Amino acid sequence: MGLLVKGQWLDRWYDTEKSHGEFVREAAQLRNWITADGSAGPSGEGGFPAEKDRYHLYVSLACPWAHRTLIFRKLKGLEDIIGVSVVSPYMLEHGWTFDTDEGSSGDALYDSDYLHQLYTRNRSDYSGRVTVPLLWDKQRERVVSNESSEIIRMFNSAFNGLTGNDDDYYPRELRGDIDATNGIVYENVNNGVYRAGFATTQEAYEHAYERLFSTLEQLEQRLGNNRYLAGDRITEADWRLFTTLIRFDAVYHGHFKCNKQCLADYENLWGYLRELYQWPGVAGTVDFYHIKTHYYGSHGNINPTGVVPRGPELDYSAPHHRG
Ligand SMILES: N[C@@H](CCC(=O)N[C@@H](CS)C(=O)NCC(=O)O)C(=O)O
Repeated sequence: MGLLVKGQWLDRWYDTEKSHGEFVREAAQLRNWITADGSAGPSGEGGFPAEKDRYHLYVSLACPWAHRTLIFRKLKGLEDIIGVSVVSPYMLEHGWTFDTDEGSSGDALYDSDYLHQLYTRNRSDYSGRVTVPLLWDKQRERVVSNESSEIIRMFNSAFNGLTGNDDDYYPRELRGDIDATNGIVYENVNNGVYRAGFATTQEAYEHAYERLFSTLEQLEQRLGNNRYLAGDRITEADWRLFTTLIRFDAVYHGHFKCNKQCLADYENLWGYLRELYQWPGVAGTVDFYHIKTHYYGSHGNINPTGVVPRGPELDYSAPHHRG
């Protein structure tokens, strides 16, 4: 675990001293957009038109942020258009690393050893954390984006002309509701589990824990009345929640001390999670080996032995009885 400082890799854990023990996630820095015609998107520069076999996605199968992008690649029929490289589940002294062990692919483009080499290939004096997902332009040999929330928006619409897939997970009429839900879910759930797990004071941990479980209780109620978060139509907001819920009982409950109750103890959230898991194509994006190995095997300060728990034994394929 570490970061780049002016292009040099430093092996360093998150610094929570300045923030009273609280984990603060660094904002993504590389924010260009692929658009249908190559015009500039909401941030960054233009010059990234939607084309087949031009872009490559670097992911970890363990990472909930990268997982969103894999789900959108699948749902939007982009598998033949955008290639993928999968890093090792172990994120140790060199950060995200390439190997070809179980379920990892190596770097298909440059055969790099470490992900930080892609960041410095893009910019030799880069400073910042080296995160997945990373979307790469093979033609210009540079990064398009390292922000998952924006990569899924690109995937949602930019390639429609090439795929003929017009499924829309961010429909105009629901955007206000989706954005508001994303804000609450990001803060208290997606990032909330990390704020609990990476807290280095009791107070910071308890604060994150309370907000996480009060938000899950609100979502539980909402899903008693609505099939999906924004009503009767599945949207981006659901996929963004899904990638945290699917990891909850396997890692966040134990490893991140989010243990007020299991996700499977919530009637509506548990049925909803199974429905999303069973959505065509989605189960194939979930890899519990990478998920458990990464968290329990990479955070030596939280789990020094690196022993990975066997359980829980849950059946995500059981009938969900929703709808
Ligand atoms: N804002 C980014 C966050 C991505 C992120 O933090 N990914 C984690 C993996 S779950 C990572 O690569 N962390 C490495 C680090 O912080 O050094 C996004 O959503 O794309």
